[in-house]
Amino acid sequence: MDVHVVDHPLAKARLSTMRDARTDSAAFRAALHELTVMLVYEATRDVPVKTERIHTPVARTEGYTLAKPPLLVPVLRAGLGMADQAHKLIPDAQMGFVGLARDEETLKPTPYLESLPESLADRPVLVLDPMLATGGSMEYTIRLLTGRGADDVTAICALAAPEGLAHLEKTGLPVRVVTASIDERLNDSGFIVPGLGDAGDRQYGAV
Ligand SMILES: O=P(O)(O)OC[C@H]1O[C@H](OP(=O)(O)OP(=O)(O)O)[C@H](O)[C@@H]1O
Ligand SMILES: O=c1cc[nH]c(=O)[nH]1
Ligand SMILES: [Mg+2]
Repeated sequence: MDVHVVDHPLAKARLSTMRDARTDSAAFRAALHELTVMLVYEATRDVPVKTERIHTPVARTEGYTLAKPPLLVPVLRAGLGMADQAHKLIPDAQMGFVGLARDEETLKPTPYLESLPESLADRPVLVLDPMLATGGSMEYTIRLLTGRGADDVTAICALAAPEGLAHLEKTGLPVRVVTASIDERLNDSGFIVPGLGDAGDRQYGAV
């Protein structure tokens, strides 16, 4: 499985703000917005473009647009904090939504929302979720997408645990991961260590 760590000083700085327990919700959301721009920028580095002749005020030249704008899929709640920034970078993108809440005891995802186009054949998909912990939520989401024909899926995560990456790899699903950090491990409660806590609660408050 292709895992790309965006190891840039500006990404590390935003992630550190998110990790810091003193960061309040507004500052956490702002840092996640800025980090999302960097992660999506890197994730789309090699996407195909189409060219057309355009005129500048001075001369004719080549203009570029994305050949296949991706479907953006934030995983609610926490992924909602990445959706607008990704959409600003790729205004032509369509957006689908998946809502999952991890059961605190079993650590399995409980689905509560699914709003996706019927067919995803020949469409790249960017899944937006700041946290890849056990990998159960990402696996669930990717299975929804591949069930609709997707075979080009990129998971964009602020943080990933080695256990979650190993789990995703074992599934054999067609996914590539772009993240700002592979952290040390999961703790007994399934939280990423050192991590940043609960990414949904830190943005929107505890439920
Ligand atoms: O890899 P996993 O072990 O499945 O954990 C990762 C999931 O946990 C978080 O969501 P959570 O269930 O806390 O929901 P929330 O976004 O509403 O807080 C996170 O945003 C992922 O979706
Ligand atoms: O550390 C973790 C693990 C799962 N979900 C979170 O929001 N944080
Ligand atoms: Mg949560």
